[in-house]
Amino acid sequence: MAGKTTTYRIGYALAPKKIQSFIQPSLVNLAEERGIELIPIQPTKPLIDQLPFDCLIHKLSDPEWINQLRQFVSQHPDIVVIDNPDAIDRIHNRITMLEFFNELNIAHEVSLGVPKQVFVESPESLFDSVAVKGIKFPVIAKPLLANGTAGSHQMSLVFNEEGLKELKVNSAFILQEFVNHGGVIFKVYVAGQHIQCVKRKSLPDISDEKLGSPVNLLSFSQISNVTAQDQRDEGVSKLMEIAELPPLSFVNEVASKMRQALKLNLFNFDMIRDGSAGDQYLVIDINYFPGYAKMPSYETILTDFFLDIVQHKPSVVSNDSETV
Ligand SMILES: Nc1ncnc2c1ncn2[C@@H]1O[C@H](COP(=O)(O)OP(=O)(O)OP(=O)(O)O)[C@@H](O)[C@H]1O
Ligand SMILES: O=P(O)(O)O[C@H]1[C@H](O)[C@@H](O)[C@H](OP(=O)(O)O)[C@@H](OP(=O)(O)O)[C@H]1O
Ligand SMILES: [Mg+2]
Ligand SMILES: [Mg+2]
Repeated sequence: MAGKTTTYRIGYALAPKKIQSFIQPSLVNLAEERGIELIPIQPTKPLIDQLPFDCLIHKLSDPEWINQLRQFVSQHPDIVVIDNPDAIDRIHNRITMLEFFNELNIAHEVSLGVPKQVFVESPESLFDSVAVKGIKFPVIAKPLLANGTAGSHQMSLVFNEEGLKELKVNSAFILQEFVNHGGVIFKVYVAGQHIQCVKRKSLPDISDEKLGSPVNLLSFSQISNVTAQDQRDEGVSKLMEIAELPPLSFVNEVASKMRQALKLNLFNFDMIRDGSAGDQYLVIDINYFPGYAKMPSYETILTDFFLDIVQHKPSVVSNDSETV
């Protein structure tokens, strides 16, 4: 195309499925028009042989790759790596991902918290943990590790103690109190200073009647990751329609404070509105490098973010885990 000047190179190290969903022609073309070339990185080859690039974005879990990346980060502070592997590790654990919430200091009149949760090291220690911490049913059993495997999304909604006995788990997990929230979650996508909040299908509210039913436990996985087809279900679309998005100023404040606290640029978080507590929102999950292509105008938002990085905008959280 005449007049086109590609100046910056951004390397990406992603799994094939992620490349397919994220590196779409619409993103590649828009980025190129605005002076950015997106370059695939071969994770099995030395990174230094794949230079030059101005920035590297990544989401791969292979330990050898992570080692190589860690070394690269310490040896090439001039090249921006989005994001630091240590900061990403923190949100691969459902306890550490929510630990910093008390320090967030949200100034807004709308309040923010996290549901009560307990760590359970093994099924044998289960009953002690519940008794000691006094958690209330219903609860959701979530794998401790949120590392992108199918198993890490495998959850169980537990209605009572009998349900706990039926729980089939083979590694550490958490029990998190289930909070009625009108069947809709708010997914807030963050790409540096760019923030977008969307509504998604969630688990329906649980009435006292249902709590008294003979069902003790229900298993589920990736309930909010539904297709447009699923969202057309009449009951679901009604709930989605009536749910009001949280105030924009609140969403922006929470997202930018989380970004600073987590020292991450590319993530999303799931937030619910407590149905029994007025304007009380709870963060239930944080995901690294989520499915941005599901977000409206993802090409523009991600290209704006890439430009922020390569033009060294102060809004980007950098390699050394400090905001530059
Ligand atoms: N404490 C809670 N109270 C009510 N509903 C919840 C709670 N925690 C989770 N949920 C519901 O369960 C779903 C899955 O939980 P969570 O987001 O923790 O799992 P995940 O597998 O990490 O999700 P993702 O696909 O976003 O990574 C949420 O989207 C929401 O619908
Ligand atoms: O594959 P892992 O590392 O588990 O990460 C997933 C996240 O947990 C999900 O939150 C992403 O979906 P959303 O973008 O709808 O949150 C989901 O998006 P995707 O399925 O479109 O890639 C994944 O990023
Ligand atoms: Mg989630
Ligand atoms: Mg998650």
